[in-house]
Amino acid sequence: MASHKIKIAARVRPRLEHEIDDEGIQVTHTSGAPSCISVPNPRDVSQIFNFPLSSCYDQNSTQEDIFERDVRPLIDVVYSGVTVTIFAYGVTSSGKTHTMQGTKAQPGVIPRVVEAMFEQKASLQRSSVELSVSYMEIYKDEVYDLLVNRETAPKLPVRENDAGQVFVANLTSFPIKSMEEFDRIYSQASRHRSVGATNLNRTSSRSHAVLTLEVMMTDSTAQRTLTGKMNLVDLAGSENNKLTGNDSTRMAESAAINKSLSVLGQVVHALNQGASRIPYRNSKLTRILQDALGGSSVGLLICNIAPGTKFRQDTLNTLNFAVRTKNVENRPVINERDNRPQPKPHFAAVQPAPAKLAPAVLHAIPVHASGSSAVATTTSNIAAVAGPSRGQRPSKVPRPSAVGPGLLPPLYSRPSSRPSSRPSIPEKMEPVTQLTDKEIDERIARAVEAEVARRLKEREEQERVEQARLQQEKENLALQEKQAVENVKAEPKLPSGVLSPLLKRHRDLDEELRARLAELEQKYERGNKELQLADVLSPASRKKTGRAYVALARAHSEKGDLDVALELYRKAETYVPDNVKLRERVLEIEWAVKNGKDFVPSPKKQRKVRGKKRKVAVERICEEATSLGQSSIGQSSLDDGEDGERGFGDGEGATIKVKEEYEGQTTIHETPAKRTRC
Ligand SMILES: Nc1ncnc2c1ncn2[C@@H]1O[C@H](COP(=O)(O)OP(=O)(O)OP(=O)(O)O)[C@@H](O)[C@H]1O
Repeated sequence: MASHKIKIAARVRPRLEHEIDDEGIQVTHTSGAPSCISVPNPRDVSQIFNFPLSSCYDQNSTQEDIFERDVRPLIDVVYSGVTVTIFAYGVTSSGKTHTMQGTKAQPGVIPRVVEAMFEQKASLQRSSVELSVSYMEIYKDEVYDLLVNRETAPKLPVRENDAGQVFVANLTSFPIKSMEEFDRIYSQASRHRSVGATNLNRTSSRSHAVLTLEVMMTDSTAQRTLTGKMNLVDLAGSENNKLTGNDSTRMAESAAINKSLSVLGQVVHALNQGASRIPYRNSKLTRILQDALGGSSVGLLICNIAPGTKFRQDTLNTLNFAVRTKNVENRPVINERDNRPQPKPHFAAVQPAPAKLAPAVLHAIPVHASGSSAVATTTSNIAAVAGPSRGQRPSKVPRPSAVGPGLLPPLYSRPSSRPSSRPSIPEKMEPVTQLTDKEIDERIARAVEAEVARRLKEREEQERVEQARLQQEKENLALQEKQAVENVKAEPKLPSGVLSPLLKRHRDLDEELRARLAELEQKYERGNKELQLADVLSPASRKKTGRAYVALARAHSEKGDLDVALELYRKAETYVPDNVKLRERVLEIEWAVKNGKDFVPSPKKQRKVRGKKRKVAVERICEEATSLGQSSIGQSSLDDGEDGERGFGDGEGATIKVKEEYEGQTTIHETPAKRTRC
């Protein structure tokens, strides 16, 4: 499919009264070359920027010049069923409204287009042609209908139909039969447009205005309808608030205007970059102009330029935008509808249907647009709304909903992204067009019968399985009950009085066990305390404490007080848990206590006491001894010479002083601390 680049025209308006113009902006026409507009750099006037554009109009150009050269050729394009969008772009006060709307004396593009369309209509013999008009403005990023009372006009939503076409919902469209009728409607609607006075323009447009002329051509012989549209867009001008002297209201308007124009620039930039995402949705303006920018319409951009020196930078901005826009490619489509009666599609025989069935068949017909651009051919059924049509898009900008060009089969429509509620058909089924109504009805009857039979069988099978399951459950329950009864019967009965002694013994055991547990708990608690204490002592202190306990235990065992001795040995064990000899001693005494035997400790070996004496944990051990309730004991000597390997101590000839209290008497035991013998 042929692509169409947006055509760019630039028009310099005449100097206004009190405007300083250095005549720096020049338009040159050279035969055989594109016309060119030259603008001096505002920071260095010796530097000139040249912008070659296909159409450049100087200050002396007329409304007629522009219309005849660039606009009239597009009337044919509209009448071929294509959407055309012409938009005027430029800084505020650059002459956009003058170019598009003009005055009574100098009518602009809009009235001239309407006139030309009526002329074209009159020239068409075979077709019935209907013209209609709609008019809206985008004010502060909201859409308003200009054909209704502006005071009560609601904000209109911008929507997208199933075919991916953007449109303004609930926008009024008036049929127009004559130029006079249009003038009446248009002049009234123009009064509704938001206009305000700024320092730069007494009648500055505060909104973007979009006037759409739709022409619907029905050829009854060929049984087809072509729908062409002409969107005429008068953009609000970008504003420099320093120059406009805007108040707060104007500032808010200005911000909305500048933002939407900025998005327009971003859209153009993204299109030129071939970006995967084009930010159309970032403003209502670009959303509505989506079809004109990288879409399926033919476009003409008229860049209006103000000659005043104060606008020089804006002029450069406008022309830079023009240069970028001229690279944007559209793929225009013809909007045609086939009115021939179509075989009624049957739900059981059609391919998965689109969300909305087209009321007519769509065909691809080659069309040659007049003017500079050849219009490619494709088909689309376009909703009769003010929004631009959308069809095949430029390959540079991939979009998921693009419709394939030209070669569409009959009954083709854009596949819906929504899941179809219609039943799918078997592949082997013949196309509906080859079946008579009777055949289709027979097929349906057969299919329904088969389906009913299948469902009945399925239900019967389900019921059978359910009944079998219930029966099985019932049987299982009965079996369980029977077994329970038999178990009760089988239990042996004891003669009376047999259980009494057993129960008594059980109670005795219980008490014994409880006492034993209490004792164990006590021991555990004590042991725990000892362990905690042993944990915080240094290894040397642990040994010394252990040795002191051993000495004390030995003294008690010699006295025959084995219980206390055992307790003290056990304490000693918590400080020196790895001492094997100590462990043996504990076991020996435990055995003696348990069996009521005497314990004879091994004879102690006397050692030389040398070096200074050490005092180890005496106070604490005394407390222990007191708490154990032992009697006063005399000096206890400890034998460390029996087995150096198995004994413990630090090898020095230290002594341990142990103070004990019993029945008011205090006794101090002094024992050698080195290699304490257990
Ligand atoms: N080609 C022209 N010949 C004579 N006067 C012109 C021409 N173009 C613009 N003017 C005058 O310049 C002034 C500003 O023009 P216009 O209102 O069309 O600018 P604009 O770009 O639409 O401004 P805004 O963006 O603020 O609406 C108007 O008084 C208009 O009549």
